[in-house]
Amino acid sequence: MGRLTEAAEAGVGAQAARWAGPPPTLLPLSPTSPGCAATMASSDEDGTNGGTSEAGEDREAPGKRRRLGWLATTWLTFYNIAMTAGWLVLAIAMVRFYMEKGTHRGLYKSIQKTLKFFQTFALLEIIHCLIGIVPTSVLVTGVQVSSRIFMVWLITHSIKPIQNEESVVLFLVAWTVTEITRYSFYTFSLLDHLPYFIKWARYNFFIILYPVGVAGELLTIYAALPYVKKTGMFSIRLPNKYNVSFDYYYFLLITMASYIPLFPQLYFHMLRQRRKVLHGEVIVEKDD
Ligand SMILES: CCCCCCCCCCCCC/C=C/C(=O)SCCNC(=O)CCNC(=O)[C@H](O)C(C)(C)COP(=O)(O)OP(=O)(O)OC[C@H]1O[C@@H](n2cnc3c(N)ncnc32)[C@H](O)[C@@H]1OP(=O)(O)O
Repeated sequence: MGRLTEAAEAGVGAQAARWAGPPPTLLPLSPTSPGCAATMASSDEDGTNGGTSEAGEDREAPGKRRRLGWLATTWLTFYNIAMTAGWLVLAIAMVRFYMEKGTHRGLYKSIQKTLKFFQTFALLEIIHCLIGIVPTSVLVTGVQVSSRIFMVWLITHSIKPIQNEESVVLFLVAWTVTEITRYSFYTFSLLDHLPYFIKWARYNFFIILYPVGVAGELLTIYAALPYVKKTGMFSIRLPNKYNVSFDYYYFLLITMASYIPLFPQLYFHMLRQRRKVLHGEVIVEKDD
């Protein structure tokens, strides 16, 4: 499997991503250094949101906001505020539950409606990328969001015996802290009042929270395996009139294995974003 790299489509359109090609070169350019704008033109976002010139002369320094139309800005501000609020409600509900009951048993059941609503709402993030109002790669966002949707609906919602596993708490906590930080980061960025500690948290917390979240997810899928095998849920057996078979148990094994190539790509993507935003480095993509 190739490497996930950010790629800028020539001049127009939403940012693309591809699974091949040579590793990007990291250049520690200062935002104001000569060549920075041109470098970003070949390495960074494509200007869909920025109205930047073709040659990229107007491209903004790393971490600076692009210019968006009022409709996109208004929508994204609303979306990010709603999502921050949703995940905050979830965090408060989890803390309250634990303080009142002193156990994690029953926690998932008590917060599941809110979780399902806001995590499913996050599918809009793929649309945001597709229509180009955010400069993130559709592929990176797609993997991130679909793995969450999968965990919420096809694992935790569907397999009740695993809802009280400690591993569920692990990924719930990791997701919740991440999302409160991430959506408040986007909100404050859009309002042009980004406190440094939120920016710092956005690009540092993931270093721990990503592995914690992934460990929680993998342990939860692992805990689901015996039940899935025993019940044959979501599986299609032969013979049937369509002559197709599907085994959810093996699908789960393949999904778990797919974390091995996919998770490092997401993690390194975030590390690159971190270097870009916190340290002003620019990723140069060579197309040859
Ligand atoms: C069917 C089954 C499928 C199964 C598949 C299995 C395989 C799965 C393997 C991997 C599994 C991962 C599981 C994940 C678990 C967890 O989440 S654990 C908790 C920790 N998680 C994280 O830390 C998540 C980190 N991920 C992200 O932040 C994103 O999801 C991302 C897409 C991976 C990266 O974000 P990205 O957008 O690239 O970086 P940013 O720097 O934040 O944004 C870039 C620019 O885009 C702007 N932007 C993005 N979104 C918005 C928005 N909503 N509103 C406004 N602006 C937005 C952002 O401001 C940046 O703009 P500039 O500043 O102008 O550059």
